[in-house]
This record gives sequence, structure tokens and C-alpha cells, in this order.
Amino acid sequence: MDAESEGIPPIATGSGQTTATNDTDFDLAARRKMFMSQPSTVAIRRQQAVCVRRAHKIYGTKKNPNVILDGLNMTVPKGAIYGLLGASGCGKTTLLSCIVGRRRLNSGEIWVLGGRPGSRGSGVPGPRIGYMPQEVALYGEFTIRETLIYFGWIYGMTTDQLPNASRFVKNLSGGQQRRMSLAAALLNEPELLILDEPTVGVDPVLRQSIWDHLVEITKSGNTTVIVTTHYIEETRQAHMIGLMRGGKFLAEESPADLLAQYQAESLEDVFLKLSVLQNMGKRRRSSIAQEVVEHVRIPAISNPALDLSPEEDHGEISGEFGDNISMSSRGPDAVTPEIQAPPLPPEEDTKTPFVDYLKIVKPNHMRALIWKNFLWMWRNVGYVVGDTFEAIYSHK
Ligand SMILES: Nc1ncnc2c1ncn2[C@@H]1O[C@H](COP(=O)(O)OP(=O)(O)OP(=O)(O)O)[C@@H](O)[C@H]1O
Repeated sequence: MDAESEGIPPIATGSGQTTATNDTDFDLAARRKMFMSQPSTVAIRRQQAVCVRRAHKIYGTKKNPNVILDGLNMTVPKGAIYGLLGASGCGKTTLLSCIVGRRRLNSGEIWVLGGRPGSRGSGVPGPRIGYMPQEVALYGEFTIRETLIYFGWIYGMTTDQLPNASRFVKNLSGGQQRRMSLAAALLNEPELLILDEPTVGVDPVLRQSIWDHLVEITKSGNTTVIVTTHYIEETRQAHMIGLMRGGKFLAEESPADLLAQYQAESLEDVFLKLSVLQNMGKRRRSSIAQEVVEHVRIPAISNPALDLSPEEDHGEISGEFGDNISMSSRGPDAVTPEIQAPPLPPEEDTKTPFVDYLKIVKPNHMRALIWKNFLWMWRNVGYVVGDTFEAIYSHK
């Protein structure tokens, strides 16, 4: 329902942030009832490449909590390039880590490629996802080819499918190492590619060619890309942008729609305006903020990221649960509770015995791991022997 066409005073939303466009303070609960909630069944969530609902993630202790995700909703349609934007430290990496199953939410839901990260048969984490973490996670003592062999074997590729390159990773520049890391994520043409700041330390020409490549691989509609960056303007080539701030999304729209709705010349401008709107809060607004509102044509609610509908659950999932591992389901299109088998020992997981992880290591993973460990030890034997001799002689 279009709020403006219904004669309802439009509101700006930021995943739950609301702002009236005139001086009347609207009661949020009453306004929520005026909008039809978006259909959000499990079936619809499973159709998305990624769907996050009511995500809460807290670091720190109970006494001193650091809330990173605060009821965040995110919808990444299949075949899209999704630009995840936000200031340093706002929680982008944390969100991505939860999506790929490296971390767990305190509460909320995550659906990735139709399944729950970490659940058996979901392929997540696994070959269906290519993940380029922010920190370059490569072995310096490996050559480019050996690195690609390692990741290729992990993905179940054969050696003759892999390119040849004999330079050592440690001898590559920072930018080259990031490209290497990107290549490893792209290697097996995953359905979902998650890139955490792939263009940091990369020159503008290469940055453009990385974006061109992302556009190319998403053309078929079979590959989805989530990409974080601090260079807001480069996400103009994205199909959708999520602007993250204060543990929520301020907006989740296409770049063109954002620019039009906020009458802005640049996406940075949009982000600034939305940030001011968020700061204003619901009731008290400074005159400066009011001015911003007056210059902003406020979008109608059209996106689950901005969903103001009551947090009812449509009966599919038991609302809050401690992590993504256990869930119960109900309703006609709900999924059967899956038997969960965590693929990696996540950082917080102290309960699952290590032997259980060993049971689920696939033969190709084991082959890659043994080969990687052997290679690493072989390359480092010189250092180990040298250190040992040094230790012995220094104690003489
Ligand atoms: N394991 C952790 N334990 C405690 N706090 C953490 C942990 N990881 C991240 N944080 C904190 O959570 C916040 C969000 O961090 P995160 O890395 O997700 O942000 P980001 O948006 O990716 O930042 P950047 O753009 O600088 O990479 C930061 O304040 C960070 O210090």
C-alpha cells in the first residue's frame, strides 16, 4: 500500500526509525496498524539469497553489553549485487560473519540460500558460498597456485582445473593479496559471493574492473553478491544498497531510488540525510533536522528493512532463539526442523565436542587440510630448526 496515495502522512523509516513529515507526533503503534504488513512467510524468506529478520547481536558482558545488531532486517534478492554500507565499526563484518555461519546471533533469524547457516545440507558455510573476509587469510609460504589448489580442493575441484602461478603469496603486495583472496572466493563460481571490502588498497582502474566483473557474474541471475565498502559512491553499480547505522538499516533500496527519494546528488548525501533523520528520534527534532526533513521526500514503506509492521511472526518460526542452530517450526509452509551439524567450531561454541566436527569433515576437505598442513610445516621447517638451534645455543 502506498502511504501517500492513501492520504496517510508519509514517514521516513530506518528499520524501525520513524519520523513524521509534519509537526504531529504520530503514535507508532497506531500507525503500524494503518499499514498492511508485508507478507513474510518462511517460503518467501527462503526464496531470497539472504534474509535476516530481527537480528540481535551483542558483544561484551551482561553488565557491559555492546549491542551491534539491534533488530536488523535485511533482504538480499537472488541475482542482486547488494552493497552493504556503514561507518567503520557499525557491524558490517559481524553481520556477514553471522550470514556465513562463522558467528551466531543472540536472537533473530537468518536464511541463506533457502537454509539456515550451519544446518546440515544447507551448504553454508561451504561450496555454495564464496567468502572473502576483510583480513587477508592466506598462507604467505604458499605460491599462488598452491593457494588456489588448497581452496580448489576444498571446493571439490581437480588439480588440472586450476591455474598455474609460482610466486609466493608473501611476496605479493597488499592489493595483490586482496585480489588473490578475491580469486579464492570466486574460484568455484559460488551461488552467493560475500566480499568484505574487496576494493581496499586497490587502484581505481582495478576497482572498476572488480565492479565490472561483479556486474558480469550477476547478469545470469544465478549469482548473488554482497559487498561491503567504505567507498559509498562505488556502490552505484549495485542493484540494492543497505545503509547500516545504529544496529539497523536506515534504508534498503536501489541507488537510483535512494537518490530520487532523498533528492540527493550523491549516495553520501543520502547517507548523511538518513543519519540526521535517525538522530532526530521520533519526537524531538532540532530545527536543523526539521530542515532536512523538509528537503527530503520521504519514501513510502516498501521494504522489509524498513518494515514497521508489528513483529508478529506469521506462525512459521518460534520467534526468538539463542542461535541459528536450534529452531522449531509450525505452520503449513514451515520447514521441518533440521538436524543440525555445525560445519566449523564457531568461536562461541564450547559445547560441541571436537570429535563431532571431525565426523563431518568431507574427504576433499580432509585432503586439502592435510596437504595444506604438510606444505605449511615443510615450508616452515627451516624456521623451526633455526629457532631450536638458537634456543639451544642461547642457553649455553
Ligand atoms: N569478537 C568481538 N568481540 C567484541 N567486540 C567485537 C568483536 N568483533 C567486533 N567487535 C566490535 O563490534 C563492532 C563492530 O565491528 P565490525 O567489525 O562488525 O564492524 P565493521 O562495520 O565491519 O567495521 P569496519 O568497517 O571498520 O570493518 C566494533 O565496535 C568492534 O570493536
